[in-house]
Amino acid sequence: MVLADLGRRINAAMSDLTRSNVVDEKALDSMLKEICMALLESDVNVKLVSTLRANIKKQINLKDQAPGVNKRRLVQKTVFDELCALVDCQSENGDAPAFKPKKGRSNVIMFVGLQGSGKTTSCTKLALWYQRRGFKVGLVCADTFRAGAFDQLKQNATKAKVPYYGSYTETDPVAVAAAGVARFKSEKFDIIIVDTSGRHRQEQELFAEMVQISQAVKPDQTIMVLDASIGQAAESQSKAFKESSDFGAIILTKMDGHAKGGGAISAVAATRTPIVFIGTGEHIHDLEPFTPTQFISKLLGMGDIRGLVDHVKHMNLDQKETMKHIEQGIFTIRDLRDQLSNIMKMGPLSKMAGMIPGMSQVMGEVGEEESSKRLKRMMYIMDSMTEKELDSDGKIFVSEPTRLTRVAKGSGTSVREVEDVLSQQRTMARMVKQVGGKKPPRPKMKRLRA
Ligand SMILES: Nc1nc2c(ncn2[C@@H]2O[C@H](COP(=O)(O)OP(=O)(O)OP(=O)(O)O)[C@@H](O)[C@H]2O)c(=O)[nH]1
Repeated sequence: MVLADLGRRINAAMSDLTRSNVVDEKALDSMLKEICMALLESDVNVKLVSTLRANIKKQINLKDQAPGVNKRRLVQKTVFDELCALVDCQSENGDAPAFKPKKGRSNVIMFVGLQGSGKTTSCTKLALWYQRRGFKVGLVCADTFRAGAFDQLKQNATKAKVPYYGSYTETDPVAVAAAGVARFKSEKFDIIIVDTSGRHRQEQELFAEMVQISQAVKPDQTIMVLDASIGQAAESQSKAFKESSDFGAIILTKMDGHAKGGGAISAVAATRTPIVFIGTGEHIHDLEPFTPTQFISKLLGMGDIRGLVDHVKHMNLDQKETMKHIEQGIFTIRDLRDQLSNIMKMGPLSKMAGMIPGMSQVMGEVGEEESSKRLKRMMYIMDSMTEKELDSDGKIFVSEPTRLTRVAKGSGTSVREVEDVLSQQRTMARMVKQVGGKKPPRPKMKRLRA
């Protein structure tokens, strides 16, 4: 069962209890049975589920409650707290403060994880996350084993506008890592993220390499990247890495879509290492800080207002140019592109909705995938236009219709779709002309005769 369904089922079980006439042991047991089944179907470890059940039962003694106590609320709160405890992977050294990079000194973050776990993608996501918060961030590619690894990091970094370092000729990953970190340190970067290899001829060689890189770059934080879709296997994988690279934090990727998630979360809990972020999609912005209470609130459709505010605050939505244009009554194709890209930057609608209390249930019914696909194709179309076309009002396509075919071909779409984008821009331009552009009429003054 995927996480969104898990949330819905737990919610339904709690609502059933809230609706029932009496809150007695029988109603409580039936709710617990349903919650436990849902957790097991999401791959949560059997032992953890039975502990959760026992803890809830122990805390809720319905018979001995004073008459004024709201039993329904008591049950809801206990279930909520126990679910939070389930995903709360406190660090082994208990009260150790969470890693917080400091500006004005170079903080090195080293990534480890098996191939395909989403390491390179997560490195870039994290770099962007910190960059948005005002840090000067650099990325180092220390994967010299996989041909194409540097190109992938380069491509991701360029997209995110993050400086990067790597080498096409140096084959020693330790040397590249050390050189990259030294370079960024000399340029006074605040955060230096080192991406490492995820595969080797022999697994032991990979772990030995992690030890050497770690000794060379002396990371302030080591993060292990784990693919959530591997379920319970996450435990053995993280234990193996723990021995070699002693990571202090985990990023769980692919928590979107069809990953059951519960398996990985409970397996990771066994390593007593906190999950710091979760990857929720392939998009560069699909990274969310992991906080047990916020995660459970969102899972249960209770929203995550703090997350939403933080998300919007750091979006860096670039509206200035378009606003200037609108004031002048102009709306070019570039304006349309910037607006669409702002919407896409905010993340999928369902993700945003998940942060608004009660909205995820409503959004669950509509076809998110289709609308986001359409939005992406519109962006491809505009990305295939020349600067001149982007800054035009679209008439250029009427006077030179061959441009339509060129753009359609370049974007892998059809002429019809290009025309649809132009029509969208025309509609917006008409609206803008109506609301903007018109300077407020000057008050007419009667000329007074002297
Ligand atoms: N759906 C989803 N896909 C993800 C996420 N994170 C990464 N991916 C995808 O997973 C695939 C592998 O990601 P990479 O970043 O190349 O993995 P890697 O661990 O660096 O792999 P190597 O370079 O081979 O070591 C890519 O197709 C990514 O787009 C995520 O949070 N959600």
